Amino acid sequence: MEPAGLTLKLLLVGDSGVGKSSLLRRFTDGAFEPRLTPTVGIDFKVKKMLVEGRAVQLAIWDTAGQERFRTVTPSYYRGAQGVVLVYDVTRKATFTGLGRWLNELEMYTTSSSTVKMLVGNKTDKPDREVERKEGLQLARKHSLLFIETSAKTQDGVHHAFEELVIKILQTPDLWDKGTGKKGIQLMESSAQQHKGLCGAYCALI
Ligand SMILES: Nc1nc2c(ncn2[C@@H]2O[C@H](COP(=O)(O)OP(=O)(O)OP(=O)(O)O)[C@@H](O)[C@H]2O)c(=O)[nH]1
Repeated sequence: MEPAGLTLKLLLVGDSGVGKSSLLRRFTDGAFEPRLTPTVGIDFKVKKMLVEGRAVQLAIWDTAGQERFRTVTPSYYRGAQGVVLVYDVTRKATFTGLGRWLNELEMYTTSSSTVKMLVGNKTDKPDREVERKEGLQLARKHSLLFIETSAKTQDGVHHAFEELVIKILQTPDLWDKGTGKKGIQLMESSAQQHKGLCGAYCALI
């Protein structure tokens, strides 16, 4: 079997319905579903990507936005080199409520251990309630990368993940410690197709 190479763990967080699963689906499968059911617990997908000539595998974890479907939160963040914090540009409450998620990020990550990105999703919809400059301002205030996306039209989606990975690769401390903390090494190629509730994969984090 070919060595799996560098695998990075990314995490999607944000309120329920902002489009985390849709962004993941769009990025990994190139598809969009107008009616997705809420995520229960946590889910993940693996995607191979060539970034600036370097082959990288992304293990992308999609968390439930609904409190009642969330479980042991700190473990979600463990070992994540990148966290994507998503809000819905057409639902102001998902933007004004970002404080809760920023507190979580502050509690479970450090700037030296994780690259963070703020994503304003659903830009295809006409009923915008959060302007781009508001997102940008918040991102600047908290030293986050920032991008707007539409999982529906795919606008900005690939770019968002690419920017995040580029930033991670530019910060070798995040993945090249030479102490066995070089991301996650996937041993089974079948893991690339696996999607479900944590399962055996959790042991690899
Ligand atoms: N128009 C439009 N609809 C979107 C977009 N992204 C997601 N949606 C829709 O918004 C709804 C919620 O999307 P999800 O991807 O399930 O949201 P989520 O953040 O994963 O929600 P939880 O699993 O509950 O945390 C679905 O009906 C999606 O089809 C988008 O970019 N544009």
